[in-house]
Parts: sequence; C-alpha cells; structure tokens
Amino acid sequence: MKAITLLGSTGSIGTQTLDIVAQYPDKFRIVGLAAGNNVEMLADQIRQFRPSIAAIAAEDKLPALQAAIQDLNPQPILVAGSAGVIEVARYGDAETVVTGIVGCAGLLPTIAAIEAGKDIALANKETLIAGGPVVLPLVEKHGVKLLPADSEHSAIFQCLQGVPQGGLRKILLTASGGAFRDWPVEKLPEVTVADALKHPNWSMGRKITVDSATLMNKGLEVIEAHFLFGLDYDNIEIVIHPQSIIHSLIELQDTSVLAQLGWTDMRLPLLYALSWPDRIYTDWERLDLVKAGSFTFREPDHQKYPCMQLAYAAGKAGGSMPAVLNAANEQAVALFLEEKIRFLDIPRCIEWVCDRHQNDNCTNPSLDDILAADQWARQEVLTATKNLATSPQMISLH
Ligand SMILES: NC(=O)c1ccc[n+]([C@@H]2O[C@H](COP(=O)([O-])OP(=O)(O)OC[C@H]3O[C@@H](n4cnc5c(N)ncnc54)[C@H](OP(=O)(O)O)[C@@H]3O)[C@@H](O)[C@H]2O)c1
Ligand SMILES: C[C@](O)(CO)[C@H](O)COP(=O)(O)O
Ligand SMILES: [Mn+2]
Repeated sequence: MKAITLLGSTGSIGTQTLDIVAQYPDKFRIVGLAAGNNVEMLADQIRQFRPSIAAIAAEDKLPALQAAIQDLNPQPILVAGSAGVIEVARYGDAETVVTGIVGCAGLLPTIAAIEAGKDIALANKETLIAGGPVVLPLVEKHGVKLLPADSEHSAIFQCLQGVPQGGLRKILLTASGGAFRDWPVEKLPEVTVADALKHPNWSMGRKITVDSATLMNKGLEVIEAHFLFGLDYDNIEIVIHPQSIIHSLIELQDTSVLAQLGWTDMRLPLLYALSWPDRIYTDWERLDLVKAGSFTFREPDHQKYPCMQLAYAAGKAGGSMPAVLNAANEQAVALFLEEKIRFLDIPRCIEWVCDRHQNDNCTNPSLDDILAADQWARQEVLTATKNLATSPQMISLH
C-alpha cells in the first residue's frame, strides 16, 4: 500500500486525488493533508481519510479546525501557516507527495518533500517553472522520482516508456485553446472573469482556468516540458486540439509519432503518477473513438495570445526569468480575478515586468534568488497596474 501526502487537498487536484484514494483503499493511504483556508472541507477530509498530520495555511483558521475534529480519537497532529504546510510535506513515512497547491506557494513545501526523500507527483507546475534550476538538482541529489501529473506531461511521460535514451526528437503539446478560442480578437478587451472561467473541456481551479484562457497555461507547460524532459525549446511545439482527447504527442528520431488519448479526466494522469510503473484497473469510462468523433488541429494564434511567446522567451532566457514570468502572471491573474485589471492587461503586465528583469536576470539562481525574483515581479505588477492608464510604454513593449 502506497503512503501518500497531499498538498492542496481541498482544490480541484486535491479532491480528485482523494477520489482515487477513496476508490482504492487497498492501494493508497493518506499520511498528510494540507490546505489553504477551506477549514470545513479539510475537517471533512481528515474525518474520512484519518491522516497522521494536517495543515491549514491560514493560521487564523487553526482553532476552527481543532474544534471541527475535536471528537476524533486518535487526533492527528494539526499545524498551521506556511511552516505547517512544509512540516506536512516532509512528515513521516509518506512515499509520495502529490503537489496540488496552486502557484509558487508550492515551491518550498515541494523542496521540503524532496529533501525528506519523497517522490513527487507533480501537478503544481509553477513550482517547476519558477524553481526548476533548484528543484531538478535536488531531485537528482536525493534520488527521488519526479512524476508528472499535468495531463500533457503525463501523456508525454507515458509515451516515453520504453523509448531509448536519445530517441526523443520533438514534443507536441496539445492545447484546447481555452475559453476564447472561438471569440474574435476584437471582443477580448471587454471579456469578464465569468467569461474567462468557462473552460470548454476541463473543470479546474480559477487561476489555471484563466491561464488556459490566456494560453499562458500552455506557455508554462512548454517550460515545464523543458525541465521535465530536457528538450530544447525549439523542439517543443504547441498545437491547438479543441477536443482535448489527444493529451500530447512525441516525435521520435525516426519520425514515428506516439500519442496518449483519453477523456478529459484528470484522475487518469493523477492515478498513473501514483501507480507508475504499474497500471491499475479502473472501471472509469473507456475511450470510444466513434463517440469522441472528429479530431481537429490548428496553429496557435500568437497575435491573439501573446502569453505563449512570452513564455518561450522567458524559458530561453533561463535563469530567474521563468520565475519572474510565473510570478508576474500569478499576480496579474489574481488582479484580473479581483476585477482590478482587464484580461488583456495580463500579458501587458507580464511583458512589462520581464522586460525590466532582462538586465538583472540571474543565470544560475539560488533558491533565495528565485524567491527574491518572485517577490520583485509581484511587486512590479502591483506598481505597474497602479499607473496602467499612465504607462503608454507598456503598450509599446511588444
Ligand atoms: N485542476 C487541474 O485539473 C490541474 C491540471 C493540471 C495541473 N494543475 C495544477 O495543479 C495546481 C493546483 O491546481 P487546482 O486547479 O487544483 O487549484 P485550486 O482548485 O485552486 O486548488 C488549490 C489548492 O491549493 C490550496 N492552497 C492555496 N494556497 C495555499 C498555500 N499557500 N498553502 C497551502 N495550500 C494552499 C488551496 O486551499 P484552499 O482551497 O483550502 O484555500 C487548494 O486546496 C496548480 O499548480 C495547477 O496548475 C491543475
Ligand atoms: C487539464 C490541463 O492539463 C491543465 O493544465 C490542460 O492543460 C488544460 O487545458 P488547456 O489545453 O491548457 O486549455
Ligand atoms: Mn495541462
């Protein structure tokens, strides 16, 4: 039985992971849980899965959590704050830590888990995009496995099983095209948060759903693929595949192309990250190609969606630039979700901040350099958006 710790247990990734654990109680057990501030849901999860330890990041919510489960015997260890989340990440005999925290907030807990010798089932892509230069050497040093749970990277990982070293020539990342894929570009200036949260194919958390709408999710996934699979950026391509049935493809040195297909169900990549190298029988809906219907493909529209090229540029710049891109995006998306900036201000902010980091890019960043770049970028976005109306140079940065 595999012992698992789940970070971000109350979110989309977290609840789907717990669905899997509930379906396979003979294969998985929960050692630790960590959430942000949803104390009610975390209490219910503690009651159902009986972890040894649980954390709530929002320190002021700890008394409510203690009260909500005071009848349980035995009591789990309850901790709070960022330090508490890190304690859960490194705790006990968990073999695998599932990283379902959203954003760069997942970086330090993921590092703690790696340093405690735990394998990582990686859903939290921001951790790798921002922290790749530090995370990958730690994975190597501690001899742990970094198993992709993001659907595209799981697809690539699945296709790579059995491919000899050096056999991989190109990665083709598929993209749904997001909420505005069929909208004319002229309508984008006025889109609302509600519009952006209507993903055509997947049900996900708010931040990643906006990232899918700006295509920054795909840009981030290009960087994620570079770090996970070691290909140059020129050999990582994006193709729009509106049906989201082909979850990505790899081209081999002899031009053969392999793909992984399935319904849009994140439980499958999550399950494989937990079961690898084994395959577990499921009674889930099996793919029916006739029911799935036609598959279509088209070029990404880089004029309509500048975020992809911003991500390629940041990835190629390397160093602390991906951390700056990621943090600027996180801050801009948060402001958009708070209705403080418009949808098209998201790429404008990101380009503005990345441009201002060029001369300060740290080529071999330490963890402290990455954390400093992250904080600087967030503050730059806050500053830039204060003067958005008076910063014409933001518009001319393209
Ligand atoms: N959703 C998907 O299908 C999907 C697919 C591929 C990759 N991913 C990646 O997986 C990650 C999570 O995405 P999601 O869609 O599951 O997000 P989500 O639904 O917004 O859930 C985020 C989770 O993180 C918790 N959290 C937030 N800040 C935290 C902090 N500082 N410390 C501890 N926990 C914190 C939240 O807790 P509370 O809710 O209790 O505040 C929640 O449990 C993201 O990096 C995303 O890119 C998601
Ligand atoms: C589900 C998913 O893997 C989240 O990253 C997928 O990438 C989302 O769809 P999109 O192609 O980015 O719109
Ligand atoms: Mn994805």
